[in-house]
Amino acid sequence: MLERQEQISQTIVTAQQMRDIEARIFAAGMPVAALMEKVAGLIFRRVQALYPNLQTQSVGILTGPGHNGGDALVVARELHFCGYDVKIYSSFSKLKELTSQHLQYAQSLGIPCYESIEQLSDCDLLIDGLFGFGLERTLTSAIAQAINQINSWSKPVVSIDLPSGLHTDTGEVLGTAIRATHTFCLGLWKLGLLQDHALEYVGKAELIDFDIPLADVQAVVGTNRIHRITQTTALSTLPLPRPAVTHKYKEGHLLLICGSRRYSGGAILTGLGARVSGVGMLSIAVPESLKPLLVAQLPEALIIGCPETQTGAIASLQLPENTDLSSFNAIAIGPGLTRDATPIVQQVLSSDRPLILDADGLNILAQMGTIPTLQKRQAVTILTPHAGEFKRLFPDLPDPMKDRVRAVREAAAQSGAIVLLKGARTAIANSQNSVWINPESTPALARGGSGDVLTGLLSGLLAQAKSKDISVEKIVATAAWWHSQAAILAGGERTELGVDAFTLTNYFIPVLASAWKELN
Ligand SMILES: NC(=O)C1=CN([C@@H]2O[C@H](COP(=O)(O)OP(=O)(O)OC[C@H]3O[C@@H](n4cnc5c(N)ncnc54)[C@H](O)[C@@H]3O)[C@@H](O)[C@H]2O)[C@H](O)CC1
Ligand SMILES: [K+]
Repeated sequence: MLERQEQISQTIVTAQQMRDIEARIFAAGMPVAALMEKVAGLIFRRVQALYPNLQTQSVGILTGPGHNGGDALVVARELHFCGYDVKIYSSFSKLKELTSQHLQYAQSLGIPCYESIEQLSDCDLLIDGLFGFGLERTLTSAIAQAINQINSWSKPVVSIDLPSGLHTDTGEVLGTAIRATHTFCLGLWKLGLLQDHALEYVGKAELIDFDIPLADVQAVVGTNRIHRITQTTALSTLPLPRPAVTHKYKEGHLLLICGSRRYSGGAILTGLGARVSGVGMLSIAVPESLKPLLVAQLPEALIIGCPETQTGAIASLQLPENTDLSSFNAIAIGPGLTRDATPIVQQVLSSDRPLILDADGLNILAQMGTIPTLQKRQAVTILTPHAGEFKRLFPDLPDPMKDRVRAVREAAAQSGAIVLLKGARTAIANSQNSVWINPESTPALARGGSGDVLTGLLSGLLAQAKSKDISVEKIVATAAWWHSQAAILAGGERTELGVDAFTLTNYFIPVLASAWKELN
């Protein structure tokens, strides 16, 4: 059983789930005011730690009508008692009772309170307590203008729970939103903070744990859990364990079907990704004309030269004698394939092999009709689309750009496949409504070939999963984590412009080795 902190850090909740968890805590007897004091006290101490020399500076407290505002007012009071120069902005007439009491007390202490945001323009730090997970609708023009004004000042802003203006679940900007320097997420990670389009508003996010009992989390979240992929998750899988006595075929046999005369590089990068996974045997089927290229790059792999179409795509799978698709523990198809290899995609889709489809494999599947085609398959199927491929695969589903988690969940439920929707915060779903989000990545990955490497890595791990009794979902989540962590390490050494796909493949083992050393 994971220790508490790890379970908390792996949990992601919606606004409704947070409300339900809070309701349980209050129903159990915790007074709301006491919780607010506890939470705001934790926020106050983090602000002091992050901004130690604030004594000489002034702090602007942005307060909203709800308990987010209440939290901020408690912080204001404590900063004031510590001698900080504090100013309050409050422009709402109807406040929740507790918030109103805190405002009244702050004013009784002589803390200046202003209705106009201009009065805080000389503050050195702003604390955003306008809205938290209670934000329900697009912001009115008055508050929206104030937020735009604040953003124009480009001052450090610490947002409580969420940057005000972000939708708690979708991360959507409801009119406008605070661009935070730091976001202190309260209690449990809110889903909206892990949606791609929220990232430019969230700044550096951290969780402020205020001892929510795990029983309350479990009671509300139960099996409908959204998992945040952590290093602990990944390192419980990597490096894949090996028995003392083993041989190369026991460590997985992977078949990659990729490449064309037009796109030969994709086949190499996919092969290099597979190499990193540690898979025991790697076979790569490419058009005959690419064979020398692949042999040069991957001497350890069995390169299968296949007959080509006029356009240089794979015309048919020429597997070695006594070999057929059932000889492989997993098959990946797609990178660099072009759409002229449709018959090959149809062939592997009708096999019983665990299958990963990427790139043109996805485009061909989309043309065949994703859902009816996949519903015929019993074996494990993993799709690794980016947003554009996702829209082609699932044209009738919600727009992945609006709510990625909802989109990927519905895609997995309707297709029966595991869907990995690539992005700044890659989201993974299986057909049993479980979701995993990779909370950390880097724009360094936004370049051709990164996806090919992921396909190779993922399929290489998948080929080993069964013999090591590791769940497919864990393999997929771990591959996403490893891929982004390697890119983060590479970007740290070479800047975000220095992580081409080939270079990326050199950082998987170092990042794993250092994480592993840190853990042991
Ligand atoms: N368990 C926790 O996470 C804790 C949460 N706390 C803090 O409380 C807020 C949630 O408080 P709540 O009062 O529910 O809502 P907000 O403070 O987020 O404010 C919403 C408030 O404003 C009204 N409102 C909604 N949309 C709009 C709008 N577009 N324009 C104007 N007003 C709007 C709505 O009616 C609400 O009253 C949470 O984020 C934490 O900061 C606890 O204090 C500690 C534990
Ligand atoms: K906020």
